[in-house]
Amino acid sequence: MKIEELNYKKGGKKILEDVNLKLDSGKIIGLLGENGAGKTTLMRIIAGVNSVSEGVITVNGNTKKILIKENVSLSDHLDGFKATNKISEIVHFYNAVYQDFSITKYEDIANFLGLDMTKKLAALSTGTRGKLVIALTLARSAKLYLLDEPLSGIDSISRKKIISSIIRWKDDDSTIIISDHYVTAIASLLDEVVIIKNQKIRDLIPVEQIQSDYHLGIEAYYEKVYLGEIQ
Ligand SMILES: Nc1ncnc2c1ncn2[C@@H]1O[C@H](COP(=O)(O)OP(=O)(O)OP(=O)(O)O)[C@@H](O)[C@H]1O
Repeated sequence: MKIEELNYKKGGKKILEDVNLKLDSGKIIGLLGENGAGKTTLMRIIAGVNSVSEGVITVNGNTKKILIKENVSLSDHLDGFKATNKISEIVHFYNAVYQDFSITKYEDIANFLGLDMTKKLAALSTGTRGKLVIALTLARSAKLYLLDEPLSGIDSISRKKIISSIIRWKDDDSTIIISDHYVTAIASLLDEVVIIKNQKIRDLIPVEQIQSDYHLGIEAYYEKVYLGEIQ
């Protein structure tokens, strides 16, 4: 995945500036930044949901939006579905829309996470809904997975299950970008960290380098970057 010379504005406000980023395949990358830093916006741009007027996005060698969408699985918060929709209906919708969606893979992940096909969306707790989002997103066979705050509002036991499912169902050559405010919760997953600060990509750093050069955990490093204690 490559982003070149990206500038992005919304409603006249600069949201992302001079973004250049190249990620190797096979890695799990943590996308970190304070509220409103632009993490969701960047994921939506990479996935081809938000259009850009300045900049080029390349995923698996493709720059056309339609081809990028085939290669990218973006976690969807399911707001487009009705409260009365059953999980089974949502799964069938995904299966109809995405050629790379595997019902078998969905069922494996759903069984692991304890999801019940007959439940309606309205009956799901925040944690169960989060698990459904993960199962649907990972059941596609994409080159790049974008997981936007998959642990938001989810208790620690369910968080661990979700993290285990990400590790278990990740293909070796696919890349995952994961954003979350629970930095410590996702730390064990990460190979590299990208930090957005003041509309710019402040850092792309391997986790090993954070440990070897700064002798810090990811959260402490991230906080020091934000506080300006690491330049
Ligand atoms: N549709 C929109 N119209 C105008 N501004 C927007 C729109 N969507 C997002 N923004 C602005 O873009 C900036 C980045 O928002 P974004 O949701 O990408 O941040 P984030 O890092 O994901 O935040 P959070 O951690 O709170 O989810 C914010 O200042 C937000 O107000």
